This record gives sequence, structure tokens and C-alpha cells, in this order.
Amino acid sequence: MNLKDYIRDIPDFPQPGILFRDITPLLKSPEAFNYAIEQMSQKCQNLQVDAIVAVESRGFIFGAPLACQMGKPFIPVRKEGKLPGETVSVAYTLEYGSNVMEMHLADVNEGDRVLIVDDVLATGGTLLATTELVEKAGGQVAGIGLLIELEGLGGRNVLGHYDIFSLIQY
Ligand SMILES: O=P(O)(O)OC[C@H]1O[C@H](OP(=O)(O)OP(=O)(O)O)[C@H](O)[C@@H]1O
Ligand SMILES: Nc1ncnc2[nH]cnc12
Repeated sequence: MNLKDYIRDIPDFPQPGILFRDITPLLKSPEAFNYAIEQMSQKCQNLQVDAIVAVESRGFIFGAPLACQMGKPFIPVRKEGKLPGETVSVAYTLEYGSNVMEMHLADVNEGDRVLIVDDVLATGGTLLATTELVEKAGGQVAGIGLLIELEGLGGRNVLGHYDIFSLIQY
């Protein structure tokens, strides 16, 4: 199965100059979607993961089924103002904007090994901010799992020493 066949390129979305990698064709194929989750699960088998953290909203699409498949807790990172409990928060920039994200402080136990999941790594701003949230809450980043890595945008350099895997590279 070639997962790239299920990604659609949309030029100039959401802004002029951005080549948007659209995952919706993959989501419409149960075979491709299931294959992607299985591949992610296999790639993190040796990471000794205690919990999965994923970023609203496209990160949830991959993080939640992966957590179910691995039998691990799912912890949502949400955009500002959505989580009702005590949160840790961080401001960040991404390829086409800036934002604030939050996570419930009590969702991560001290020393937990957390796998962070998202659909796309572009500049790395979103994932770097997510690593900060996990570490502020007392967790350790066991690894970062992605469907797509946009290699030309240098996200991997921003994320330095973390263990990163991706299923599709451009
Ligand atoms: O590496 P970066 O430059 O930070 O970009 C990657 C992020 O951009 C997208 O999220 P977006 O904020 O567009 O939100 P969405 O998931 O709600 O569509 C994508 O889902 C990643 O989280
Ligand atoms: N080029 C891109 N395509 C899809 N999602 C993205 N998130 C950040 N950059 C992106």
C-alpha cells in the first residue's frame, strides 16, 4: 500500500504560497486509514509508551485510534479555552499562523513516557510547543509519530533530539 496515493495536493491553501497536503482522501479509505494506524503502532512498539498525546484537530484523527489500538490513555491537546480543568499552556507559530494550545496538567503523570502524534510536521512549531506542554506537566517525550513529514521545512531540526518517525515524506 502506497499511502502517498491517498494524499491530495492543494496549492495556495489556506494562504498563497502554501502547498497544502490534504489527508481527507486517506480518511475516506478504510483500508488506507487502518493501514496507517497499524504502521504507526508498529513503529512505536519499542518506545515503551505510557500515553498518547495528540494535537487538535487533525492530530486527534490519528492519535485516538492509535491509543485504542495500543491500549494506552489518550490525552488531548486543545486550542485555547476549550479544556475545563487546570491546564498548562504554550503559545506557538506554525507554517501559516500562530495560536495558543493547552493540556490538562493532571492528564500526564510524573515521569510518564508520552508519544506525541500529529498528521503533519511542517515547520515544527506545533510539535515543539507540544513537547513543552508534556515536559511542563512532568512527562517525558518518548517519541513523535507523524503521518506526513514536509522535509523541506526543517521541522526535524527544530525538534532536535527527539525520536521522530513519519510514514510519508515530501
Ligand atoms: O509544523 P507546523 O508548521 O507547526 O504545522 C503543523 C501543524 O499544522 C496543522 O495544524 P493546524 O493548526 O492547521 O490545525 P488543524 O489540525 O485544526 O487543521 C497540522 O495538523 C499540524 O498540527
Ligand atoms: N503544508 C501543509 N499541509 C497540510 N497541513 C499543514 N500544516 C502545516 N503545514 C501544512
